Amino acid sequence: MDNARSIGVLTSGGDAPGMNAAIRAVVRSGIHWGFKVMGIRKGYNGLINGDIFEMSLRSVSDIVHRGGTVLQTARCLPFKTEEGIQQGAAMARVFGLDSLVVIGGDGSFRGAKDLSAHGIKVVGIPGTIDNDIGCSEYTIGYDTALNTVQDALDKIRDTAYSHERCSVLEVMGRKAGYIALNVGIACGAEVVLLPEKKFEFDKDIIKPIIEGRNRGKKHYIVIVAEGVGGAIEVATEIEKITGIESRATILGHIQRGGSPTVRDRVTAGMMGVRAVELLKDGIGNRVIALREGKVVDIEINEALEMKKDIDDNLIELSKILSL
Ligand SMILES: Nc1ncnc2c1ncn2[C@@H]1O[C@H](COP(=O)(O)OP(=O)(O)O)[C@@H](O)[C@H]1O
Ligand SMILES: O=P(O)(O)OC[C@H]1O[C@](O)(COP(=O)(O)O)[C@@H](O)[C@@H]1O
Ligand SMILES: [Mg+2]
Repeated sequence: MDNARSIGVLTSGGDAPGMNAAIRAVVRSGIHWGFKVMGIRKGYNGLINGDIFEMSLRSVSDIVHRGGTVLQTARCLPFKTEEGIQQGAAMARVFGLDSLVVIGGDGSFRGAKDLSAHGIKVVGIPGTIDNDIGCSEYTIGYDTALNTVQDALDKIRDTAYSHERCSVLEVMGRKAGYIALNVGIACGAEVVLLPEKKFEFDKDIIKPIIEGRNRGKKHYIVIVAEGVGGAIEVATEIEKITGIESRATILGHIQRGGSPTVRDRVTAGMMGVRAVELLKDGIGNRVIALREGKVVDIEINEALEMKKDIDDNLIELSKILSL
């Protein structure tokens, strides 16, 4: 085994269900392999401030089923500067941390990469509800968020049906439309607006609604991804043009909370253990990813360069299924 004996673990960026399961996996596998595991509170803020404490096997009891992150999280602006990175690296040395597991999104991995230039072995674990990490087919939290949105939209459908309305739902995802598209398919949305695809209001929103009405539909669901935005304006415009009573809902932070699904817990477990195994073998500066359904690891610079596209076949499928 390499002489890296202390692992730091932190969560950064938006919280995501399953982050706790990932923390638990890092702590338990780390201790299993003989490491001292140090928890860092509130993302890179805690690293800079030295808000760091030793974690035990029991400190991660009773968290596998909880949403949020027991380590708490933050968006740490100073960490985007070289000065902030140097402060973080200096504090890591104070606590004897030569390796760090960062559970977060693409932004968090950029911070980790900068830290690696100061001799700290970093490993990233993808944790964000947005599923927007280019190197990985899947990010921890995405499945739970999908199920939360599905549940909310099923409820909205009940009232849209009863009033014969058009319901417009805005869902999270930052610049990515994965949540919007997949929930659109799962819940039978007539229209899904994605930031990845240009659309025309008349052709891509009004026409499918009117054609649907002519085929006998009595209520309609339109999903607007956060990266498109403007759900309230979209609803107002639909009502004005079609005369169909329309209501907008912006789902908000309910999408980030809740008990993680089986998929998120199991993925978090596998990724957390893989991260520690790498460090045990003296390997750092990697991002854990899911590719072709398997947990793999990728060099961090390469990982940050990778892009993934929204699946055009799924977009086509969503249109056919909502005929
Ligand atoms: N380019 C960057 N360089 C260094 N650190 C960064 C960079 N981008 C983001 N970070 C750090 O990671 C944190 C989380 O990033 P953010 O993009 O908000 O979330 P996520 O990691 O979930 O995508 C930021 O607040 C900052 O501390
Ligand atoms: O916590 P805030 O500032 O409301 O951030 C909202 C953003 O965070 C997310 O919920 C998660 O994004 P990250 O995982 O990149 O932090 C996005 O979907 C949304 O755009
Ligand atoms: Mg992100």
